[in-house]
Amino acid sequence: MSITISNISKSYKKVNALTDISFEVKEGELFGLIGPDGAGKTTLFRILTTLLFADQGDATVAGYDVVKDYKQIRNSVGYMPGKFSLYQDMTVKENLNFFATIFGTTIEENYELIRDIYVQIEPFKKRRAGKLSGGMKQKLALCCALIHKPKVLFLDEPTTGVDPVSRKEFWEMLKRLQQKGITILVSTPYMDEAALCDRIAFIQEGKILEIDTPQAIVKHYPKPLYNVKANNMYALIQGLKAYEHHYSVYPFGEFVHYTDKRTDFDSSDLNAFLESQGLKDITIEPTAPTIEDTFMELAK
Ligand SMILES: Nc1ncnc2c1ncn2[C@@H]1O[C@H](COP(=O)(O)OP(=O)(O)OP(=O)(O)O)[C@@H](O)[C@H]1O
Repeated sequence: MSITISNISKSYKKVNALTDISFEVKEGELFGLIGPDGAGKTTLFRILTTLLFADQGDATVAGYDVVKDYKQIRNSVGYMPGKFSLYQDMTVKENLNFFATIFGTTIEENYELIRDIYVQIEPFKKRRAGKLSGGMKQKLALCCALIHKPKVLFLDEPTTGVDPVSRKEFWEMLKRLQQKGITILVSTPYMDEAALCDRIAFIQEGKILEIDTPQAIVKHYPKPLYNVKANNMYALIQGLKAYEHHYSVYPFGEFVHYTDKRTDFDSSDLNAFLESQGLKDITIEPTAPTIEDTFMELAK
């Protein structure tokens, strides 16, 4: 195992940031920690990277204990914190050199590992980090986290605030790093990114709701799910919520996702009810649940 987490709890005065968290990440796995703001993701990252002590429980990273072996862990892991962590007044090249130096290495020594990513920011190597775009900052931060050839990479919300094209590129880079044998624990609030991980853990209010592969997680969705559409989205949501048999109702792109309390759901009855509410152009079609639907259901 690359990461083991056993019964970890942590509170900040009255806030229980993590409650009895346990899971393991296998060597070479791309593991996603998925949850909303305040779920406890950053707290867990800080414990695993030895920057914070847990109140209870044990954890190991790359075979080292996060309390006793903190020095070995700091040499074996790369950490890209959620907030931009680089020196804004230093250039791209200076930042990278700086991180290489503190780990007693050089850019040249580990160039192979960062080459794919570095070539994309190299044209801006004389630019100060503070003047880079969000996507470029993120690539530089990733290079800095990789410069000492870590065995395990911790990425805390690496794509928050990054445009969709750069997000896609970033995940392609993660897949390539994984192929080089690096274990990756990545957190994200974006459900579409969850589907790209080998396994995911849903986390909410400091508790793990479920851990599995993205494919298995969607199979656990408990009810038939429907895409409902009509001429007025707001009135449609109100109408569905007024229907006595509704179980869940929430907007999902151009549709409303709907589940019914009954096992013998009859779409013509719902259609007639919505028409009686003044809605027009109504369509009700079965649809496959996504990771987001499963999270919404578990988070209820
Ligand atoms: N230093 C602190 N003092 C008090 N409460 C804190 C502190 N750090 C975090 N918390 C609280 O602990 C809980 C978990 O926070 P954490 O930052 O770990 O969550 P997160 O999932 O990373 O969310 P975010 O993306 O918003 O950072 C939240 O309720 C947060 O307000």
